[in-house]
Amino acid sequence: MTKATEGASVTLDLLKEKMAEFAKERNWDQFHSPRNLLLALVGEVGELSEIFQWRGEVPKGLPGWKEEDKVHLGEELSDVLLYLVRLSDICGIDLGKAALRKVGLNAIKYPVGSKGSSKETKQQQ
Ligand SMILES: Nc1ccn([C@H]2C[C@H](O)[C@@H](COP(=O)(O)OP(=O)(O)OP(=O)(O)O)O2)c(=O)n1
Repeated sequence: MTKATEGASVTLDLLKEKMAEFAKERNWDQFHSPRNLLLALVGEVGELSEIFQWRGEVPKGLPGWKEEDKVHLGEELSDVLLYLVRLSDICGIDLGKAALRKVGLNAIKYPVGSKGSSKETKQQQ
């Protein structure tokens, strides 16, 4: 298995490099502007939503789903991730670093055992 096919060792940096290479080889850098990438990302989120649309609540692990539907789900999740990684790169944002920082901020905002006052926390109680 090559580095790119080992799912467990995939990093955001590797995906960033793969997307940059993909765009460069096709001379598509010109199209990968922040706005275009954001719209492409939102479009892929729509495609992802379509998979869940009208199914009702879906149990964790997707029991009973056809293999082809799971493969399709993986593809749409990947499109969202890839455009997000590319958008971050084009904007000069270190996504891994930013996400880790945000995890830290979330922990401060929602301390363990606390009953926060935000809408989200109320819904989880
Ligand atoms: N200008 C483009 C076009 C595509 N891609 C890459 C990123 C996504 O991972 C994937 C998106 O390809 P499509 O637009 O063909 O979308 P789908 O794969 O979802 O196909 P479809 O919309 O036909 O289901 O290809 C890209 O980087 N830049």
